[in-house]
Amino acid sequence: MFFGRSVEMPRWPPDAPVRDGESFDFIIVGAGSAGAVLASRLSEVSEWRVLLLEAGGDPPIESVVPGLLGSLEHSRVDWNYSSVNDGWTAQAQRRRGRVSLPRGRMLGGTSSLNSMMYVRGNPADYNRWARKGFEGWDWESVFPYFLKSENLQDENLNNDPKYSPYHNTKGPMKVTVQESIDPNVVEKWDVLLDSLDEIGIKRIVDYNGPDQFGVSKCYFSHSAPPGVRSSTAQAFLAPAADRTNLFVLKNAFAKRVLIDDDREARGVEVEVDGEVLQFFAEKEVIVSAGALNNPKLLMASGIGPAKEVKKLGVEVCADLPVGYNLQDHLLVPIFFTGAPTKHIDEANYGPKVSLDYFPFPRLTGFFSVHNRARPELQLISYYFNQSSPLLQAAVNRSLNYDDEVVDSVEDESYKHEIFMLALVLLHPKSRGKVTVTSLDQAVPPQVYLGYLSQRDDLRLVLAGIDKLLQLTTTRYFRSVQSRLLRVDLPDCDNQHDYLGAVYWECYVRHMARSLWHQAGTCAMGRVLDAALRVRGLQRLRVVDASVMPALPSGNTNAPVIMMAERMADVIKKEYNEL
Ligand SMILES: Cc1cc2nc3c(=O)[nH]c(=O)nc-3n(C[C@H](O)[C@H](O)[C@H](O)COP(=O)(O)OP(=O)(O)OC[C@H]3O[C@@H](n4cnc5c(N)ncnc54)[C@H](O)[C@@H]3O)c2cc1C
Repeated sequence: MFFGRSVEMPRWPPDAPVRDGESFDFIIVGAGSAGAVLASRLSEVSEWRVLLLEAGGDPPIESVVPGLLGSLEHSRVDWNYSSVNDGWTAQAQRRRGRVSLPRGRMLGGTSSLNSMMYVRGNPADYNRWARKGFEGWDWESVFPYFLKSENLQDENLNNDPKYSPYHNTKGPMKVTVQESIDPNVVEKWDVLLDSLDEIGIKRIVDYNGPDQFGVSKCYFSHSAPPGVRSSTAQAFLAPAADRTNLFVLKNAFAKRVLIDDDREARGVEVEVDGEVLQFFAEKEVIVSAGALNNPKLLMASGIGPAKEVKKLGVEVCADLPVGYNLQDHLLVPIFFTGAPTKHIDEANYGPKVSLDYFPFPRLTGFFSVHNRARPELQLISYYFNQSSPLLQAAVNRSLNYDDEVVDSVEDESYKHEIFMLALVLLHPKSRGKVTVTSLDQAVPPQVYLGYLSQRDDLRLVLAGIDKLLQLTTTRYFRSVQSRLLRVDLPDCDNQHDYLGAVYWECYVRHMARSLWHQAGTCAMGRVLDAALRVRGLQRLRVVDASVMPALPSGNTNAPVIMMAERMADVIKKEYNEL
């Protein structure tokens, strides 16, 4: 029993009794969103022996119970990375300019730690990939793989002929719509959806359905109550725990891919409990260590920008731009005041929150300020009752703003409810970079996010803010005399006219931070071919968020899972197993 709720932990696969020097058909590095799916799908072929190497261990209860996710960041199951201060953006972060970049270090990887929003992106995103020459990644080809993993547990959508063709009820990954046990939250969701509709951001039902433009309640990758996170560990590995051809080695840090003189990947060198072991792959090595960790593993194997690889004391095997092209969805919130509200569940002396759901009441949706055919901006809106302790958790702990920002928002929250509207730039032109300074396991990569280095990105966020400011003219917001909450940003407040153009630019730069969707550091085209094989080498693929040539219009977990689902079939076909 946990907080009055019984929790059935999934039965994770046991640590495999593998021996140094042992051979397998496939070796997969990283049991994250991509790696766990690949391991599960490839081991469906009973003749194939599949070794899955993971630097972390089993997910803890905080990962399994949706309402507890707040304690995962900065814990032992987080790689605990952060960005390099560029002196220009993210200056209102608690560690000035350094954006916290959590990454899951456990079975399921970041799918075991993330915020569970289930978003596929826009068909146009994938059609653009295909138009760039990446065959097989157009919407028509990828849509069945989104469906393959999905198990939608929403009666309304499943029984509605308008939406049901866009969903599946038979896949392993459970998806549900967020509910709340607080009647005020339910009412305010409605109010906000109507208010956004009034300013032209449509109220819709399902952003993964026929039309992605508009805002709706949020869909999450966890089960209906009792809520259990559908990480890839829970959805894909736990059901495969008894397979005798799937070998999962936990707490195993892959140091390098072993590449022979014919430029063929032969195996992986791994550190387990301080001991260095080697495993060999008869067919392929697949790297799924994620956008921030892949560069170290590949450069240690001689794959990367020649100059940088040599600096690490490694012989160059393939001179490729690994680590470049880093893309991320940056987020900028603005806050509006609302009405005074009752907020405390007096019986329990706490906010009315169910552990079965993502804890922060949230809506999400997509829009374009330039009438484009695909969305330019995502809106993630949070609602907080007056004095809600969840506000502190969101603004301080999750978004990591400094004390001045947190205090100014919190002070207002003692007087009335707060609407936080976070804008997300979906298709940044700016690029960052991941640099590797040491091959030591304990030395983190240097992450240069490169936010807003292209002026167009700044302009688009400002245009989005302009649109959202119209909210104060809508019926509900007017009725409660809502106003934009003045966030305490001394750098901007002291130098510029409040709410003038220069002030807003300063605001956006300071408040910009990550929605945690780093991608593109081993992108198709630059580093890989369309079948995700490393250029110039044999028997080595990369499959995870790092391979995306450009970010999709939305959160990245479902797209990564789709990519792994599709690649499993591509590989099976190549070896005549499909
Ligand atoms: C806080 C947060 C919230 C997010 N919220 C959402 C959300 O709500 N919805 C959404 O769609 N997306 C969300 N995302 C993004 C999404 O979860 C990621 O894009 C996705 O999980 C990335 O998958 P991946 O396979 O590329 O990497 P990962 O899932 O990170 O997998 C990499 C795996 O490799 C392991 N590994 C790394 N290096 C080594 C090594 N050398 N040896 C062995 N193992 C290694 C890691 O431990 C990890 O298990 C969020 C991300 C974060 C950080």
